[in-house]
Amino acid sequence: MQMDIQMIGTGSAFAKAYYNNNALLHCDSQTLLIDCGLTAPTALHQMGIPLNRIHGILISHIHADHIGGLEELAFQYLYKYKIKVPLFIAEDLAEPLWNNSLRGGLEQEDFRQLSDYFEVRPLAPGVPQEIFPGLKIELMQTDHVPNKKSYSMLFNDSFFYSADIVFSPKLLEHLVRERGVRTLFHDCQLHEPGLVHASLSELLTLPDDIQSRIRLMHYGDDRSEFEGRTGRMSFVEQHRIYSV
Ligand SMILES: Nc1ccn([C@@H]2O[C@@H]3COP(=O)(O)O[C@H]3[C@H]2O)c(=O)n1
Ligand SMILES: [Zn+2]
Ligand SMILES: [Zn+2]
Repeated sequence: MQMDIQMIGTGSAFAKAYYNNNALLHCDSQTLLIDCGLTAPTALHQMGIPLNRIHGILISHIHADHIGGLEELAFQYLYKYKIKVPLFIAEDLAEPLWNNSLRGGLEQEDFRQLSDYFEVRPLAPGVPQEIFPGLKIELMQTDHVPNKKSYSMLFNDSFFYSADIVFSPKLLEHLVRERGVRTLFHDCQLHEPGLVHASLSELLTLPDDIQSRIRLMHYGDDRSEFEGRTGRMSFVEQHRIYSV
């Protein structure tokens, strides 16, 4: 099954020259929005993509650069488009997404839960599930902020898309060597210390055959200073379409 991915933004949480690190995954005639940060409504608007061209939204974790645009999408789907779009999310994140983040803006008479706005589709981590015809997703719990749930994604056993994730060399080697993953889109903190992200210098310690499959995203505004300093890895370009 042909899959294409297009980042609507490739920036870190604090980037201003790039939109938040969110993506459109196109598979057959279906389009999945991966994360929906604060800048997602503007990014989609500037790309000329109306919200009714998105057939599902998948959330990796609860940080504003990944969920901050959901309130606007919820209101637009309710009042402008009058549709309910599937919202795919790890089963243990649905309740905190509503109670800790969205409820303040979205709760109103007759609209008191996430499922009043979205077709909520909880996903069990580690259990592959076909969410659209020909598109299988497996959520993988990965480390980000200590004691905060965050889920990376494996699509059709071949394409890994990291949530925000600390350097996890064993996982990356397992994915490539044992699970046959061909392409990895990986977040990258250009400057030390990575803290809650993998830093570029950490990623540069990976073997060449792993690096050559990695494309870097979620980077800061000074990315240009790091051109040519990313080993066998390359930067993902915002808006470019990649076959994966
Ligand atoms: N414990 C934390 C929590 C957050 N942060 C910074 O805040 C950003 C929130 O979005 P992010 O993309 O996860 O990146 C986080 C860190 O830059 C951080 O550096 N340490
Ligand atoms: Zn982030
Ligand atoms: Zn994060």
